[in-house]
Amino acid sequence: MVEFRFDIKPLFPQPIIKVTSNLLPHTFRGDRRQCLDATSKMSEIIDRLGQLSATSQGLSKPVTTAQRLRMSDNQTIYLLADSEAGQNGAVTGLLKVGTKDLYLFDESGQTRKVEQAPSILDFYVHESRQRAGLGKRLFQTMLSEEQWTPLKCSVDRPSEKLLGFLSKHYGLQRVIPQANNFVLYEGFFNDAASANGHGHAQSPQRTQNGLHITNSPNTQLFGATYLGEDSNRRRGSQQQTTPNVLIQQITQISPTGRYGARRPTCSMAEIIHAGSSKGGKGNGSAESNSGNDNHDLVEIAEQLQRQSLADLEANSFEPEPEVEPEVVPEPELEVITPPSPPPKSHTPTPPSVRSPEVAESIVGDNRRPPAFQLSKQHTGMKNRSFGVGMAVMPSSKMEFDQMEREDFGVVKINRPPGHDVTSPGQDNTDAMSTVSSGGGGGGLTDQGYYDLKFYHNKLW
Ligand SMILES: CC(=O)SCCNC(=O)CCNC(=O)[C@H](O)C(C)(C)COP(=O)(O)OP(=O)(O)OC[C@H]1O[C@@H](n2cnc3c(N)ncnc32)[C@H](O)[C@@H]1OP(=O)(O)O
Repeated sequence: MVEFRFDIKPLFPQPIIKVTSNLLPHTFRGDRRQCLDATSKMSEIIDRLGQLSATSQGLSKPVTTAQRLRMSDNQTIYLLADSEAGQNGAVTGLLKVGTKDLYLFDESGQTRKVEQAPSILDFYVHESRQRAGLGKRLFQTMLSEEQWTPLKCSVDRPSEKLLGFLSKHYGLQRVIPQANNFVLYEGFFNDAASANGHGHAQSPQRTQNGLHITNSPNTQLFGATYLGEDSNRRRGSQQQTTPNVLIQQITQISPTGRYGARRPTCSMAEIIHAGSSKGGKGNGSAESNSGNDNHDLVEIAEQLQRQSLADLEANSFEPEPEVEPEVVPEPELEVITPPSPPPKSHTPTPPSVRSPEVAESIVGDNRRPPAFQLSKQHTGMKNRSFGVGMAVMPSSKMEFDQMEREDFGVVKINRPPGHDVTSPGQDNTDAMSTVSSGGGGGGLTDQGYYDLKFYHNKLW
């Protein structure tokens, strides 16, 4: 029991009181002097119980302090006291709740922004009184005061004891994994909105009870991460299509605002594809997780998140390096035989114009000393795009790997309106890509790869 140097009974005319940011019991009546006295004592009670709760949970800092409550505008602390204990009575339990705006995953993996989600923030019953039903009493009072139902509560980093408590008293067991510390239970999203809410993630839609479905940063970064039991079962019969569905979910997002800015190529799809092609677990493949283990899916989500963040860092929209005028004269095309297979990993994007020496150094350390001089136009199997950001500039050139011949040989670029052909010699052959099979500098290399060159001159 938690006893104090002062008599707590005047503060607890009833066993359970509510305290909000004014640090006064909701039952308080008194003048200014009594008010100051009550807030001072209430602060001491809250700080003490908050500290005990933190210690009980092994936290280094208390979640609940009087100062925090004073600064909050949507938190309430319920305190349970035993007026009969000792001479001054004792406080035996604390329950802090509040509302939070949270980005949450629903059962199908869609991200939703839930405004003012009911949240259980801190809960403590003194060790000497635990497992005696006091926690249930405190919790029930809170539910009826707040008019919440247990299923609709999010729980901030619950302890094992609290998980047991919620399971025992309210039958809450099946959690919806989240990317944050909050725990939700299946049924949290059961409402009219979520019944028809799936697939609305692309267009924010406000619903009656404050839920709305968004293009959130979570969705941008994590994509779909959790498929509920039903979805998992469905997934089992759609093994071939699931990765595409996931990719579709990721790519169908039509971001707006600052999330609509140009984004670098995201490797989520690469992870999924790589994993599925290798078929091994641990490659981040949704396909490979045939056990339908939600934990594995969460791991995938985390991997995707890490990868996305790495991508964002690696492609931080830096401007292409300036082209140095002195190296603009380009070397003549020379036939190059690439000495090694194409690398599987990303190739760093070099500046759009480099001297042959520089280009040579890019090719890699694992190559034999080149018998021919490498030029930036000819890197053989090297899959490299020079100056992607400048690809539309008249002077830039692009190179591609062509592992096998596909059905294209000439790319025509139509003229925009107002740039009609005015002279007989002027036609769309200004811009073309060619795949030739020998001679003329482009074609099948001695490694069996097509060497595709893409030239274009000023068009209009
Ligand atoms: C968001 C958060 O606040 S997370 C932090 C939650 N708080 C803590 O972990 C602090 C330490 N624990 C406590 O203060 C209390 O155990 C509370 C608040 C979780 C529950 O209060 P109690 O008064 O014990 O609850 P009550 O008596 O109504 O219910 C008992 C049930 O809670 C769970 N529980 C309570 N104490 C324990 C315990 N020591 N070990 C395991 N489960 C426990 C059990 O399910 C138990 O049922 P059982 O006795 O049949 O196994």
